[in-house]
Amino acid sequence: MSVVKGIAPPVEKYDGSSLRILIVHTRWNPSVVDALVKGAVDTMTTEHSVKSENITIQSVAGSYELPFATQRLIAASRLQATPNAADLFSSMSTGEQTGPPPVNTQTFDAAICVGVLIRGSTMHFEYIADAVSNGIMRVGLDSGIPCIFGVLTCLDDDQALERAGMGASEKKHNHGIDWGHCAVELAMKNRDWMAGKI
Ligand SMILES: Nc1c(NC[C@H](O)[C@H](O)[C@H](O)CO)[nH]c(=O)[nH]c1=O
Ligand SMILES: CC(=O)[C@@H](O)COP(=O)(O)O
Repeated sequence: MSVVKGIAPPVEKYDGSSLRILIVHTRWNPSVVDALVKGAVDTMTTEHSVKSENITIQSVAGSYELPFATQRLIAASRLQATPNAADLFSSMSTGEQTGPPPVNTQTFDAAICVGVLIRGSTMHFEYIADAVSNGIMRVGLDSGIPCIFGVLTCLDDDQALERAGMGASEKKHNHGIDWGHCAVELAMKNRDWMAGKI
């Protein structure tokens, strides 16, 4: 068992009571995905005071759909949150700069994309894993909203179970816990950085 590998405990507990979190999860491999989502939700609500009502959970078919769904949900939430969105978008379309967009143009502070890829007998696994990891990264960088990579890329069922805190392995650990900590930390730091606290 490795004495090096693993993430250090979070440096602090945050007051996440005002955070709005998006979780997009797949319906592939549901028993493992559901455990990972529960780990993330329980960590955010019990360790960092995130309110359950401020956690939006949406599902898609598989991991390949995660980047698209996350990007669209972020865009849709901004549309809802932006007063006079039509005016904002019309000014954007005409190129007429009517000043910076309203401050509250995003309603999520972080997103967690949860899926479980289990390798089969073709190259499908490799193509999806590469596309999804790059896609989730791009959504985060393009939107400015932290998107946590919560996709297990496993060679067999046992690897998936172990990483969801399930099965017989003594090394089992629910990675959803880590993703919950990561989402809160980066959401809080992103807020501070955007407020000039560097
Ligand atoms: N084999 C797994 C998949 N495959 C489905 C794809 O993610 C996608 O939904 C399909 O290709 C349609 O676009 N998805 C997983 O999440 N996990 C798998 O093990
Ligand atoms: C991750 C996958 O897409 C994989 O489970 C599909 O299995 P196969 O490669 O045997 O079609």
